[in-house]
Order: sequence, then C-alpha cells, then structure tokens
Amino acid sequence: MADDGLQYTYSGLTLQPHPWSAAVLEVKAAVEQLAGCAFNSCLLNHYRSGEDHMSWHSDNEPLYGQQPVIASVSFGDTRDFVLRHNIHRTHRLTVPLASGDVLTMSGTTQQHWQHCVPKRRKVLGPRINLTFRNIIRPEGPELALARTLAKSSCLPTIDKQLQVPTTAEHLPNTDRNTKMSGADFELRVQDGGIYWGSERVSIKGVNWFGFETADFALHGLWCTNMLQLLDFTAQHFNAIRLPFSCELALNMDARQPGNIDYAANPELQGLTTGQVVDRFIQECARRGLLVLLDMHRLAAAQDIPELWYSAEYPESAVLQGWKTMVLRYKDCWNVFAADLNNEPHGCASWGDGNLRTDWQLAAARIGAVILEANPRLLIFVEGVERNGCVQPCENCWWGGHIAGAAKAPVALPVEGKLVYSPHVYGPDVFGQPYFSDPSFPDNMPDVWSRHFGFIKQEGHGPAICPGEWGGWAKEGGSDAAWQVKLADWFVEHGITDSFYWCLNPNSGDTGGILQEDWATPHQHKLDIVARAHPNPTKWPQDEVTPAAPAPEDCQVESTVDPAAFGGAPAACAAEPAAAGAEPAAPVAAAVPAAPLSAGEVEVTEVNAWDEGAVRCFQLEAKVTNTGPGPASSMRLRVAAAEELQKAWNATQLPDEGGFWVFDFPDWVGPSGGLAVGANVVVGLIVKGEKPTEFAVV
Ligand SMILES: O=C(O)CCC(=O)C(=O)O
Ligand SMILES: [Fe+2]
Repeated sequence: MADDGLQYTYSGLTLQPHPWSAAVLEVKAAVEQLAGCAFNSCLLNHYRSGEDHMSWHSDNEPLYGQQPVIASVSFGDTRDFVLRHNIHRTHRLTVPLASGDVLTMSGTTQQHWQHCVPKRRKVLGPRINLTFRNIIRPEGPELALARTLAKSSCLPTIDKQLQVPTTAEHLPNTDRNTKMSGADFELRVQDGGIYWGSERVSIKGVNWFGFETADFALHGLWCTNMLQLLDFTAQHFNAIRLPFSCELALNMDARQPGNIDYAANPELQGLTTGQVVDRFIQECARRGLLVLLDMHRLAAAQDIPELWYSAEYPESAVLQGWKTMVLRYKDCWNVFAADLNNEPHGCASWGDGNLRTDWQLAAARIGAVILEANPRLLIFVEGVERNGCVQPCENCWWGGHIAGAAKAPVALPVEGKLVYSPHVYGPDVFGQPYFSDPSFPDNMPDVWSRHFGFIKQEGHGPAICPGEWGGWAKEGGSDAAWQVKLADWFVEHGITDSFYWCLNPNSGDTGGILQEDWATPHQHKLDIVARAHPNPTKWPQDEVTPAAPAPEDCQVESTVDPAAFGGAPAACAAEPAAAGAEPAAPVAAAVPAAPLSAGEVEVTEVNAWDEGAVRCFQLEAKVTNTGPGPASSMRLRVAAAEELQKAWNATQLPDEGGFWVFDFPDWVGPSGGLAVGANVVVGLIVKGEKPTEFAVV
C-alpha cells in the first residue's frame, strides 16, 4: 500500500500499490508517532505458519534512499527476526517479534546488515507483518523529507520499542577530576602469582570484543548502552580483556566507529574510535574494572594471522601500534597489562631461534618496547599451537601451548612482569581427541598440566592467567562438564586469574555471558566463572584519569628494524617480502596456485534435532581428491544457509558472495596437500536451514 502515484520496485518487478485501507492508516499513524517520521508506503507480509519464511536480504533498494528508516509492525504468532553482518557473518542478533511489537531499522543498517525471518517448524499459527517505508520520489516534498531524516541525529539503528532507556546518569561526567596517577597502581608477579602490593590478587576477567573488527567499535553498541553494559560487567567481573587491531592502534583518531546506535549511546556521538576507547577505559576505571589491552589482529578486516606480523603490518608497525596504545593510556591506572599477540598458531614456533617464526624471541622484543613505554604494565604472553610442545605433539589450541617455556622462558628486561596467558577451550569449540577419551573429563588435568599448568607446579617464576576459556556450556553437555572441571582445577592449582570468553552473545562457537538480547545473562555461565574465581579482588573505583589524547606524542620510531631479522614473510611458507620501517601499503594475499586436482564431495546427514523451535542438523561432507595431483589449494564451498554453528576438520575462511568457504588443515595430507584418492570428512553443525549446495573448488 502506498500514497497515490508511488510505484514499488522489488527484485526488478514494478508493482502497483494498493490504496491505503483505513485499518493500515490507523497503524501507520501510531507507528509514525513512535518512529518520529512519516511513511508513504507499506509492504504487507502474510506468514501462514512457521513454514513460511523470508530469506536473507537487505532493504537497500535505491528507491528508499541511502539510510532508510523502516518500521516493522508484527501481529499474530511470535517469529524470530534475525540480523547478520554482511562481512562478519557470525555476528548475529535475533529479535523475537511478538504481536504488537514495532521494530525500526535505520542509519546504515541496510548497508551493513541483512535480515531474515527463518522457518520455525514449531510455529503453527499465522503472522502478519507490516513494514512501513518511505519511497523517495524523484522530486516533490518527500525528497526534502528524506533528506531531513537522513541528517537527523536521533535515528536509532535498530530500535525495538521499549528497549534501551538512556538516562542522564549516562551523560559524560565532566566535573570528576580526582586523578589517580598511573604510577599509583601496579601489579607485579612473584612466586608464580600476581600481587598488588603484598596482596595476592584474583582477576576475574571477561572478554568483550568488537574494537578489533572492521566496526572499530565494541560490539553490541548497535542495540545496547555501553555504560549500562559496563554496570552489568562490573557486578560480575573485575577486569575486561579488550581486543583491538594493529590497524586501530595506528589510526585511533582517524577512524570513525561503525555500528553504534547513537540513540542508545548518546554519549558516544561524534567521537572517533580512539575517543570511544578513551571513554570506555575511563568508564571502566569508574567501575573498578581493569583493562587488558589485547593486540588481537593486525588488519581489522582480516582473520587472526599465524604470526605476530604480516607483509602489511611488519614488526615495526606492530611496535609502533603498541607504543601508541601504551603511551596513550600510560596515565590510566586501570590499564594494567598488554597481551602482546593473540593466538600465535600454525607455523609460529617457540624457542627454535628462527627469527621469522620464533614467538618466544618476538615476545621478548615486543615486551621490552612496551615496558620501556610503561614499566608498570604486566606483559601477557600467549603460547603457540604446535611447535615447541612436549613429545608426542598433542593437539592444542591457538595460543594454547606454552610447553616450550619450560626450556626457553621469555626474557623481559623488568622483573616481575611476565604472565603466561594460554587459551584453552572445550568440546564446543573443536573436537580434540582427548574429549572422547573414556575417562573424560577426568583426563583433562593431565592435558592442561602438560600444555601450561606445569609452570604453576614449579611454584616460582611467571604467573598463569588464561586469556580465553569458555563455550556454550549447555546443561548436562560435555562442554559444561569440561568447564566445571577447569574451574575446579583453577581453584585447586591456585590459578586465581583468567578472562572468560566472552561477554558478547555473537561468538558463534561459544555464545556469550549475555543472551542474544545483549541484556539477559546466562546464569549457568556466571555460576561457572564464580566457581573458578570465588574471591575476586576489589580494585580502586571512583578515581579516574582522563586519557591523554596526544597522538603527536605517540608517533614513535620503531627500535627494531625488521630487516635485521629477515623482513616480513607474506605467509609462513613463502619467501620474505621486503619490509620497510613504515607499515607497507596493503599487499594482495598470495594468489594460490591453480588447483592441480579435482575433488568430489558427498554429503550425509548424520543427525537432526530441535533446539527450541530451531531445527539443527549435523552433516558430514566427505571430500575426496580425485586427482590427478595432490590438492594443496582445494577448498570446500557451501552455499550459505541460515546459520553455521560449528565446523571441524576444516578451517573456515571468510565468506565469498553467499558461500561458506573451508580450507583443510594441513594435517589432512603431507605438506599441506590431500593425496590423490585420499579424503577428509568435514563435519558441520547448521541451524535453521540445511545447506544443499556443496562444491569442491
Ligand atoms: O516479516 C518481517 O518481520 C520482516 C519482513 C521484511 O524483512 C521485509 O518485508 O522486507
Ligand atoms: Fe526486509
């Protein structure tokens, strides 16, 4: 339905709208009041039952303008409305829409997000949905109206009515000037533990990710107020691990954050990414939350690299990024530690003296530069995935293996600063062989001891603070048994510090402390973390030092010339690319050699079950190399269905135009290739809808 004279084009079809009915006009008037703007058209959708659905799409037709406001009203049975980010496909938000709910989407939502109404077998009744939009006429009064709306600062990005109250309490508090100098707060390591003065501390931390992504902003701010979430976090935790990218560190004040709903976060309006980080850290200080800075990725839009540097971000750029970050927050007392590099894996080695891959040596170099900039910080060093491990080499997590430290500890120039920070996960994240041992979970303590716990048993030297652990922990499931076992093992072994993964609900393989509404906690997860850390330390709280945003002071010269240790390789196996002292311009990833072989894929449904109203499937895709040569660049492509929950025996690469793409880990064949005639069985768990198109490319 639409105003007279308007046409509606949908998928190339031009439709002639119906005139407004009295009933719809009545709804329109009410919705215009709520949304604060006028609409000239409405699309009416009838879902006869849960079998009727709407596939993934964005309402980004040019006739709606650049930043359309779309208000959707639901009547009848409740249906899930799911949003996913165009690039980060696992970043999702599910909003159940009940009868009478009004959801508005606006700002850049249609540019960055898709939405759908998935099938729900258990929903039997009908639903009617009215989506009100504003079609721009080539000329005339509506064009002017659309322009005004696009400029209006009060447009929410996604706003389900009655959500996200914002109150004056969250406005910047400018008269608070009680300063605590950074030097007043310092943690030190002694006899394998972290101390605050003479007090042995307990850091009960949680990860909140987002700044490291191409959003350059914490996730969840698209629907939740940052300060309210910090209030929640401070009730249950005393520290936050803050992932960021090297790209962010080098462009703090040149980048604008994305995907923030400024109606929900008015205090962040107009701030650069760097200023949002400043504000976040300052607000953490007000709530007694410590902040662990975590260089989680190099380029924001790319995956976690195997090594701590890349062709695009040579070590000099990484050091510069770290100095910028550390100097900027030097006077923020609650910024207490630096996690040098997230999850070294693949070819990252430990203690073998290979300057291109040896993480033990690199950690010492990066740690020294950070300590020179701020000697107060603790230095968190993660492990590697494989090399340097005990024999026989055992499957471990990215960043999980610090076994090499027994023989080759990281040497830092300041005493009492070294914390080993392994990542450790359970069966929800990847099916390691030791999870199917008949004695599971009682076999786990030995595994943990071999990977990192042995450091603790020595009772002196560096401390251990796992920087990531977590999972769905579904009641009665093996992941819950694993988490409880780990929590108890922490307590038994005096591991009083850790950071749980994660606060965000949009972590595909673990879920979050928060449910998908970004508001309700999963109590069973809070209980597990409380079991691991029953006596978290209470830090100072009320005092805060505003960050010193002095970017000129932070432009520091690198002290290590990467050329001195062979430059930056584009990939582990490749010859090093020449590296300058400045971050190089982006370099296209090495183009894989044309596949030598063809492959076949055979798909079997192993299992199917319902999770609430959502149908879930476990599939196996058997990929066989049919020759003529070994297949080192063979990939599995699957036409993306609704939601991929988990994949094993394969590494998921970024989506390519509607396809999930998987690479095979290099253990499936000698030197990274699948031999002719050999196969690998890739496991997938998908939710909602079963993918049907599989191809080997
Ligand atoms: O039914 C809904 O809630 C969504 C409808 C929709 O996305 C559309 O009409 O474009
Ligand atoms: Fe839509």
